[in-house]
This record gives sequence, C-alpha cells and structure tokens, in this order.
Amino acid sequence: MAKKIGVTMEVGNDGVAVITISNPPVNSLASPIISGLKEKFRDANQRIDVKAIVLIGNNGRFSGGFDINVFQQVHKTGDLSLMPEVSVELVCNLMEDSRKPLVAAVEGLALGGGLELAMACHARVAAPKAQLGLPELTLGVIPGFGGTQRLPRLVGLAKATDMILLSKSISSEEGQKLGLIDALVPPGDVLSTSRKWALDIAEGRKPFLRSLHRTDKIGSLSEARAILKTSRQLAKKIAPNMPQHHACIEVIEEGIIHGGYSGVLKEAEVFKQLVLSDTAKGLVHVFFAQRATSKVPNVTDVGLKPRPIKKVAVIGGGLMGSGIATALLLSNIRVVLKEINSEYLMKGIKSVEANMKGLVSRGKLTQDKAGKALSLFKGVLDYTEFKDVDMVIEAVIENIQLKQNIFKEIEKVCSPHCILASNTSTIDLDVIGEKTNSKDRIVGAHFFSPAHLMPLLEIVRSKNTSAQVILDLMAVGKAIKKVPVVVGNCIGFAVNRTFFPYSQAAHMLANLGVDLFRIDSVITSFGLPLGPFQLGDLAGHGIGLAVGPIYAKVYGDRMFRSPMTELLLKSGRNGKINGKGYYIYEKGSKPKPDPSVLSVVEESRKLTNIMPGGKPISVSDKEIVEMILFPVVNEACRVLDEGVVIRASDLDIASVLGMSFPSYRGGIVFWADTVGPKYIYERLKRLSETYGSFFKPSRYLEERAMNGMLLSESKSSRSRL
Ligand SMILES: CCC[C@H](O)CC(=O)SCCNC(=O)CCNC(=O)[C@H](O)C(C)(C)COP(=O)([O-])OP(=O)([O-])OC[C@H]1O[C@@H](n2cnc3c(N)ncnc32)[C@H](O)[C@@H]1OP(=O)([O-])[O-]
Ligand SMILES: NC(=O)c1ccc[n+]([C@@H]2O[C@H](COP(=O)([O-])OP(=O)(O)OC[C@H]3O[C@@H](n4cnc5c(N)ncnc54)[C@H](O)[C@@H]3O)[C@@H](O)[C@H]2O)c1
Repeated sequence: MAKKIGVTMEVGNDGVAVITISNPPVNSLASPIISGLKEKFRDANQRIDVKAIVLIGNNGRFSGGFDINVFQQVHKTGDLSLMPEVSVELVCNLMEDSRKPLVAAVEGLALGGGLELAMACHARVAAPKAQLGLPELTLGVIPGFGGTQRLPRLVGLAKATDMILLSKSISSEEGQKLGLIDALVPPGDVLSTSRKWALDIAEGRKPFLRSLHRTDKIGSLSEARAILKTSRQLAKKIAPNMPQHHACIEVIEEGIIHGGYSGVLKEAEVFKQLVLSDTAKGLVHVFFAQRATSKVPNVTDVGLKPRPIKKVAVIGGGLMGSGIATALLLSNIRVVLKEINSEYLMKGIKSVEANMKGLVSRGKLTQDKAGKALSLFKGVLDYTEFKDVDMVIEAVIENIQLKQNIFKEIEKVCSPHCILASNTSTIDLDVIGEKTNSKDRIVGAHFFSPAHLMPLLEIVRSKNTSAQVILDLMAVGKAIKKVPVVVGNCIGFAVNRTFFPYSQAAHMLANLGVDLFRIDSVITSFGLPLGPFQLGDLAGHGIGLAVGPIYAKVYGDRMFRSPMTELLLKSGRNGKINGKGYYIYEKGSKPKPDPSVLSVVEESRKLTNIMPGGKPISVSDKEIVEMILFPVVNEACRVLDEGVVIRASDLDIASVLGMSFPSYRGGIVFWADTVGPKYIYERLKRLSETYGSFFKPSRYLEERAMNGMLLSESKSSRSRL
C-alpha cells in the first residue's frame, strides 16, 4: 500500500485549525511536507474563521525531524538547492510571527526539525513519555530550523548546550520541569487541551509567547560566556575530529550576543557549510547503514514472523557468557546460566551482578530495575532447566571438540524448536554442528566484549541455518538493544576477519623500527579509540596467541608472523588483565606507556630482522595510517568479494559498532571509497614490492581500481548468504 504523505488542515466549529503532518513512519519533514506546511499556515493565517492553530503529527508521533534522505541526495549531487528555505520563511515568518496563536500537540517524539517546529509554536502540550531532542550533531550538522536559538531560550543555556552537544533527548516529563513543555496531559487529551490552549491564547487568557524573543532564561552575558567556555571544553573532549560541535557553539554565541534573529541567520549559513562536510557524509551514511541491516533478503521479506524468545540458556559464565546473560536480563528475558562446577558458577553469577552494579553506579540503570533483572536469573549445573528454553547461547572456551559435544548434548535435552547458538569467534559453525541432526537451527551469535555494553551482534548464518532462526535471533538482538548484522560463515566472520591485519600491520611497523607508542597515538588521532597495541593489551595477549594459528591455517599467505606477542607473554605481560603489557595499568589512572617493554620490541626486531640495512624506517603519520588501515581495507575487499556480508554498508556499520572505527568516517568501506580504491591499490602494490605479500592487493581491490569503481559499488555473485 502506498504511504500517505502530506499535510492536512481541518477547521473546527471552535475556530481552531488543526494542521496534521502525515509521513509514515516518523512524519519526517520531507519536501512535500514542508511545502504543505507553508501552504496550510498561509491559509490558516488568512482565513477569517480561524482563530487559532494546532500543529500535530499523525499516528501518535509529532515528527522525527527533517527528512535525512534529502541530506543523502545533497551528498550525492552536491546540490544545496535541494534544501528548502525553512528557518526564516516557515518557522519565523509563518509560524512564530503569526498573528494567530499556534500550539504544538506533541505525542511520541519531536526530534530535530520536529522539535524545532514545536518550539516555534506559542505553547506545547505533550503526552507523557514523548521523546524530545535535537540530535542533528549525530548527523554532522547543527539544528537548522532555529533550534540553536530557541532551545536555550526555553530551557536555559546550560541545559540546551548539554542536550545539543551530546544529542541527548529528554522525556516530556523532564521537558515540563524545564519549561519546554507547557502542559503534560494523558495521550487522549493532547489534541483537545491543545485546542483549548490555543483559544486561551487567542482570547488573552494565556500569554502569547514567542520563544525567539525570550531572554528570561539566558542569564547575563558573563554567565553565558562561562557556560559556552565549558561547552567548548566538552566539545574538544568528545568530538576532537568533528567540526559541528564547535560550529554549533559559535552559532549559539552569535544569538546570545546579537539576538535570536541574528543567530537564526548565522545558523542557516553554518548549516549549509556543514551539510556538505565529509563528517556529515560519513554520519548520514552510518544512519542509513544501521537501518539497512534490518533488511535481509530471503529472511525479512518472505512473510515470516519472529517467534517469542522468553527464556534463554547461556552455557559458560566467563567473560562473554556473563556479559551476554546481563544483556538478556536487562531486556526482561529469563536466563539460566550453566557452568561446569559451583565455583565457576558462583564466579559467573558474581560477574553478572557486578555488571548490573556497574550500570547502577554509572546512573545507567536504577537499583529497582537491576533487582528485577536479577530476579529472572538462575544458575545451574545440569541441563534440567533446558527443556523449556527458546534459545541456547553457548559461550564456553574456544575448543572445537568441547563445543561439538555440547551441541550434541543440547540437541537431546532442548525442545525441537529451540535455537542453538554459539558465541564462537573463530570456529566454523558447520564444524560445531557436525555431530548433530539440527544444522538448520544452529547459528552464530557473535557478541563483542563487554557483551552487555558493545552494540554489535554478528549473526552468523551457515549454509544450513534456516531463515526463521535468523529472523528470531535478529528480533532478540533488537530486543536487547544491539544492532544485529547478518554475516556469512568464515574464519573470523566479518569484523574480526576484516580487522585481523590491523594488529599484524602494527607489529610489522614496530619490527621495521617505528615506535609502538607513536603508532598508537597516530591511530587514535585518526579516530579509533585505541591503537593496535593498547587494544591488544585490553583483549589480553593470550587470546592473540591462541587465535593466531587458526587464522594462519586459512589466511596464512597474508600473515605477518611476529614473535613479539610470545616474547611479551614470556616477559610476564598479558596486558590489562595482569596490570602490564605495552602499557602499565594502575587502578584509577590512565594506562601509561611502559618504556621497559622496548627491550621486548628490540628482541623481536632482532629475530625478524626486517629493518632495511638494519636501520629503522622513517615514515610520516599519514604513512602509518596507510600501512595499518589499507591492509584492513584489503581484507574488507575479500570479505565483500566472497559475499560474507550482504552489502558493503553492513561492513561499515559492523566496523563502527564492533571495532569503534570512527563513525564520522562512515565505516571502513565508506572511508576507503573516499580515499579512493585506485590510490589504495597503488599504495599497497608499492608496499608489497618493498615489504612483501602481507600488503599484496586483493583481486577485488585491483579490479575496482582498474575499472574506476567504488569498493561499495558492486555486489558479489559469490554470496554466502
Ligand atoms: C535544515 C534541516 C534542519 C533540521 O534541524 C535537521 C534535522 O531535523 S535532521 C533530523 C533529525 N532527526 C533525527 O536525527 C532523528 C533520526 N531518527 C531516529 O532517531 C529514529 O529513526 C526514531 C527515534 C525517529 C525512530 O526510531 P525507530 O522507531 O527505532 O525506527 P527506525 O530508526 O528504524 O526508523 C524507521 C524508519 O524511519 C526512517 N527515518 C527515521 N527518521 C527519519 C528522518 N528524520 N528522515 C528520514 N527518514 C527517517 C528510518 O530511516 C527508517 O526507514 P526504513 O526505510 O524503515 O529503514
Ligand atoms: N573474549 C572475547 O573477547 C570474545 C569475544 C567474542 C567471542 N568470544 C568467544 O566466546 C567464547 C567464550 O569466551 P570467554 O572469553 O568468555 O571465555 P572464558 O574463558 O572467560 O569463559 C569460558 C567459560 O566457559 C566455562 N565452561 C567450559 N566448559 C563448560 C561446559 N561444558 N559447560 C559450561 N561451562 C563451561 C568455563 O568454566 C569458563 O567460565 C569463546 O568461544 C570465545 O571465542 C570471546
């Protein structure tokens, strides 16, 4: 059925015109909506039978803001004229400066441009639990319909900068306390109260307030300057590589110094510069990439419905199992945790409790909710409780035989509909299920550590996994607030496989004589939160040593064999876990580079003996980035070529959410496309001539470079999905 897009106006006998925005699912402000709003407001202002106006969104949602698809069109075409003129013509002239009072009837959500329209109204009536916010900075732009000016005038400068810079939305309850919402009423009363409110303003019983003209919440100039100074410090900390936070503060400041209208004009000018920035391109891409993951061919488009998953068994209460159990419990899913003996079981239960406690102490969870979640939790040492679970997630140590035996056992004790998932990070799912007759319900549920915090869930589909099982696991993933990305079965799946050259390239550089702390610092300046050596410390070097041979078996021709990890472990350094690795870890202080680790590096250099002429190579920061990340791009090309992901943007979102690749660079493939496949190919080719096959460009990269194509452009014919 075609969706109904448009703006309607109905004038009641009370003389109130109700203007309704309809653009399912979130009433985004697409071009026809904006022109419809202009037309209806003009109409309402002219009609003599209209005394007052109410603005509302259809289907219980006010508006999710400006249509983000338009940003994407602007990015594709570079044509800024696709952006309609709104902030002055519609928002200031037709709405805020209208002679007839306007009331926003806010239900569900008012985000971005949606909230900005509501703030241009003369009062706001809201239903409970509506979501209110200006999340534009997450898209690389700033609010562009006057939000930078009106929000500070309605809620005060400190709160407004906090909400805008951190893209934090608030509930209508909080909005009422702050003065953003004038009345909070039951959902069924929102429209009737808004009508009455609008008439009350029209007839002088309530004040006719224009947000942009207000000054009562701004405070003195010196107070404002102090708040903006703190905001600038915050922006520097949270977004060192992005322009929109600082630009936004400048725009807010303009309005404080020269008045709201001047601020609106500057806002429009800055918005136009930012919308074409690389940051906006990357972040808008990530927005759509994340939503695209929920569309899986032959799974989400064949009329299947997800089955309810109410009780899950987790096998193994170690690092991963306890995190997975925590995530499930937090979404009200009952969990039984199975361990090998009571000592390990207690350890697992304590870890889950500690996870909850951590969330409570950081203000992310109430004590009450933590208590409720833990009441759904039970530890067990046998399979009795497994008979009525809807899903098992196995998270025992990475041992093929152990996992095969466990799957054979659970096949017997669970019901035939039960999903049998493994959190393995490297073992082939077909091998895990080899001894069972249930291959269609075996699936990979690959979480990232710490599993209750990291947002990515890789769902690994073997050639036998049924579409229903994939759909069910996708629904569980969403229920526990993860972004599920469906990927094909191969060693390392999509994320770990793509990033396995990351630490190897770093080791190669260190063995070539480059300072390892410099490498980490260059990579963090690029935007990854941890450089390769600090990441190794965090994961623990034992893991690196254990998975190395598994990768070597399949991808051996493109491995750099560095003795450094083994030497590091021999010297008693296992990373954060035992307080020292490349860095020193002390409670309460930041990791410190450990100069004494350089003797380990020296030893490794002697053994590899790859420094040309025995002398350290000299490289620029740019070359370091290229030597570390181009091999990652190269592996991403193979992942695309083999059809391990459905679409290139799935790898982008997986790299952002699983490896913390900077979202403002759009993800690994998007970034590579902005750098240019031809450039990457040529650099890798030259590097492989100097340093060997580790850098050898893949066939996929070569083809795209030769044909002038983007890496994201072509779909593989060899899909594993
Ligand atoms: C000059 C301009 C100035 C202005 O200040 C700029 C802005 O307003 S910038 C905007 C500021 N606003 C924001 O940044 C809000 C961005 N949106 C959100 O945060 C969430 O979507 C929302 C909370 C609204 C709903 O969450 P949920 O219920 O989990 O649902 P969901 O997330 O799965 O989305 C469902 C479908 O709606 C689609 N879609 C959604 N919003 C928009 C949009 N604005 N546009 C277009 N489409 C949008 C989304 O792509 C998806 O499509 P599909 O084809 O089905 O995949
Ligand atoms: N550590 C990571 O960062 C990470 C990330 C993603 C996936 N994984 C995968 O998750 C799995 C678990 O890793 P981990 O780091 O949590 O390991 P871990 O060593 O911390 O925990 C494993 C737990 O499994 C328990 N166990 C062993 N045999 C069992 C059995 N028969 N029944 C019940 N419990 C049993 C052990 O007692 C131990 O507590 C592995 O397959 C690993 O590859 C790990």
